[in-house]
Amino acid sequence: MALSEVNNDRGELRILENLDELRTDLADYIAELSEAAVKERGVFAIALSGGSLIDLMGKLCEAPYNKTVDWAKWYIFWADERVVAKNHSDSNYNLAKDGLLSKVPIVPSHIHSINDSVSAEEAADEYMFVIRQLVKTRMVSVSDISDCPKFDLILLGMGPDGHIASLFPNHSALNETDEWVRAKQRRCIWQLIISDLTAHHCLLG
Ligand SMILES: O=C(O)[C@H](O)[C@@H](O)[C@H](O)[C@H](O)COP(=O)(O)O
Repeated sequence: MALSEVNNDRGELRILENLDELRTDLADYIAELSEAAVKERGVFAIALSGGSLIDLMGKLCEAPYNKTVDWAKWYIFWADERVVAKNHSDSNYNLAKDGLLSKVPIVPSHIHSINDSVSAEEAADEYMFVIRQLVKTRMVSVSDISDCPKFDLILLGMGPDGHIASLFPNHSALNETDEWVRAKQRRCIWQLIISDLTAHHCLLG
């Protein structure tokens, strides 16, 4: 049970007593959003980041979630990725593969990881193209006010200095919103995290 809960028009803040409660609360939250998105649009488009997030999502691999979540309808994306090979220990894809994707029946072709065999700039452009195609076919929803993607959920961890998904406080990248995906600091990141185009952001800190 949440130690405290604050709801206002800027969102909701939940403070959980311990990591176990956070894991359960997070699994419930994701499962509910997944069910709602699948009911409404037939698919669930979720973006992951790195750090401790995948470990915190661990309960999804256990009962009841591993059986009740409609994994076949999940489409997986990354909000940021390091420019390393997919099997590298720094790869956010690798982290998610070991901790989640290999443990639940997600359709392999629904896993949209960032290309590790080209430069960060090329990978960012390619990723933006892939997302555009998925917006066209409505596997990823679209913003009500532009042709920008609107993911069902973006999950982000927050580093000790307040950074999320390679976006560091006061960094100039925060003012660049012309492209959805960018190469920065040897990482590919989504600028669209900055804007408010996502149905749900969940920030874990
Ligand atoms: O690739 C990365 O470095 C992550 O995507 C990064 O943005 C992470 O989410 C934060 O650093 C929080 O990390 P923790 O959850 O481990 O605090």
